[in-house]
Amino acid sequence: MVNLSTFNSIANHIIAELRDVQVQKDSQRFRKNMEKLGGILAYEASKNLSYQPTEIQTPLGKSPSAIIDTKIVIATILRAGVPLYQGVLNYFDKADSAFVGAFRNEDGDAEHLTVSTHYTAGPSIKDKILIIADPMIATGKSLLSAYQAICKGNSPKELLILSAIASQPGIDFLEKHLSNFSLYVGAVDPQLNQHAYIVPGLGDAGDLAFGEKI
Ligand SMILES: O=P(O)(O)OC[C@H]1O[C@H](OP(=O)(O)OP(=O)(O)O)[C@H](O)[C@@H]1O
Ligand SMILES: O=c1cc[nH]c(=O)[nH]1
Repeated sequence: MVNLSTFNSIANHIIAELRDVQVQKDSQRFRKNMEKLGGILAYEASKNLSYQPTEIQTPLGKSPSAIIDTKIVIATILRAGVPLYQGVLNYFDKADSAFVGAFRNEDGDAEHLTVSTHYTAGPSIKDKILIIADPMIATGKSLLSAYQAICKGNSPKELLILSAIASQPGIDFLEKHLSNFSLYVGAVDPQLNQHAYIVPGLGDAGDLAFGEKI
């Protein structure tokens, strides 16, 4: 796991703004900060991908270079995931995309929370790197449902999960249900409240980016 909060960088400043109730009043700033964090997480993840050596012709000569050698699919969960996804896509701009519409039925605590996925659209992930960009991993159930909806019983070559804030119980849940993945996260928070929200977290990422849902 790469946890950005364990070392100094501008990412910590961005995460502090994302959490701040005063700064959160500006939804454009919230979306932009989430997009910036997506770029930083994408850059961190890019360090562990495999690259093919190549030679590039510049106007003045040939330069030994390296390019990513595997097809990437970036997936996100509507609607809260859109700004983080955009930040990841800005870096992996040749990737294909997959979208899942997921709804948390928030009548109970983390154990009883269920997730409905109504809409999935995306390419095959077979032999590809699948990046799932989801800003909040609370119970982890939305992410697992999205993964299953996207993969349709197949497995990607590699699974990378990029998230702004993950709860420790959510990470434990994913480790139990997904066999192999790499996690890149802005921060890890210790717990969930009785409505399965991350504490201290930042609140409802979808509402903060796009307005309170009814
Ligand atoms: O780990 P979980 O307990 O499943 O919760 C995490 C989910 O919550 C957020 O979406 P949210 O349901 O708030 O999305 P929305 O506001 O876009 O509907 C986030 O984008 C995750 O997909
Ligand atoms: O803390 C949480 C949990 C789910 N969804 C959010 O946006 N925040």
